[in-house]
Amino acid sequence: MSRFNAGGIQPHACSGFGIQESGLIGGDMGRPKITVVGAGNVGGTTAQRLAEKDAYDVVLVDIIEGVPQGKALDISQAGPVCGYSTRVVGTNGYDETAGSSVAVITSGMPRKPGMSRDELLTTNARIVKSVVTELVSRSPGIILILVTNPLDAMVHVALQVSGLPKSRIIGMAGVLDSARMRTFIATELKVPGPEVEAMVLGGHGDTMVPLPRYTTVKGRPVSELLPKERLDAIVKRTRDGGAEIVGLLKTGSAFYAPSASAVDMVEAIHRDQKRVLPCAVLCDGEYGLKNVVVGVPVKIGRGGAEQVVEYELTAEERSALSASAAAVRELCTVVDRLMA
Ligand SMILES: NC(=O)c1ccc[n+]([C@@H]2O[C@H](COP(=O)([O-])OP(=O)(O)OC[C@H]3O[C@@H](n4cnc5c(N)ncnc54)[C@H](O)[C@@H]3O)[C@@H](O)[C@H]2O)c1
Ligand SMILES: O=C(O)C[C@H](O)C(=O)O
Repeated sequence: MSRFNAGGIQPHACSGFGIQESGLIGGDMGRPKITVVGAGNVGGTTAQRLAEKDAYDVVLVDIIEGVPQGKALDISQAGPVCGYSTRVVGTNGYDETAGSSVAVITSGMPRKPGMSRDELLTTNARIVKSVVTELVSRSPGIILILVTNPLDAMVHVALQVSGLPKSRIIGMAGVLDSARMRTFIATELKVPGPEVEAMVLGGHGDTMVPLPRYTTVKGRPVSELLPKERLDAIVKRTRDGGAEIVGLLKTGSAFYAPSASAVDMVEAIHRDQKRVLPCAVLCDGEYGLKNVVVGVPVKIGRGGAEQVVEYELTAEERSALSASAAAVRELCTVVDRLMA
């Protein structure tokens, strides 16, 4: 399991995040109810991984008739073999989602080879807007984990339409991007992936900001273990990590690591782990960024995004993060016009 505890590096400041307890409401068996919207590659796999935890009730929603129902039944029927008794419900509506503590939103188009994530903006903004409205009307205490791309702009849409506090709207991207960087380093150094800590900040796009300075193997800075040109190549491969998989798959995009990352965030919330994970949240002055959604280190617990944790950044790192935030801001201006 990933543990972004900064490998012994102390954050120099934390800012409060206006936590409001979500209540973490129980489902029918007294287990927390987690809704997954979108029963495609990421959503279906997320529902499966959640079911395997044997700790939640899972509701899987999609607009295609039969698909969420069929996948829910299939996942349920794996239970006796795998040793879980999770109740999994598939539906084309939202009534079953009432009382959800967390929803993972994966509904929307994936990109095709040659496309950027930003090209999904118009279609996916409409989908996310309607999904968030349906969810929040039935589960006012909900915490939303956004997965749909373009990720940071979709978090912005959810903030605009939901009326929820910013602590309860969190984008999944940094855990995935960091997991990719960890994997590349582990492969290069022939060490187990879980022994590598990494931190990737910024928007989930071409401007993302992998931070080699905060990347360690069993506490040792990776810069002591790899020559600069190898590290530069890994940083580039991390930035292009999503496109690499889109190019290989030909149809659709990554879903095993994305679903694992989303479930890691659900677990951090439900187990009140207070782990520091890179997540896309609305910044309010942290890192000098005001009123923009971008990937930053966030303490995740029962209250959702409980605190943005400020690591010391060099001038170069800070300027890369600002540039990434500026790119997100530009996209959000477009989406605001679309939704006006
Ligand atoms: N944030 C990340 O790091 C990350 C990682 C992987 C994928 N993604 C994004 O997640 C999204 C889903 O990817 P996927 O591979 O699962 O795609 P997919 O095509 O396999 O599944 C998407 C599902 O959404 C459903 N859907 C569409 N409109 C809906 C609506 N209004 N209500 C409910 N369901 C609806 C579709 O019917 C489909 O089943 C894409 O936008 C992709 O780019 C993001
Ligand atoms: O690359 C994509 O389009 C999907 C996702 O954002 C990813 O990084 O795998």
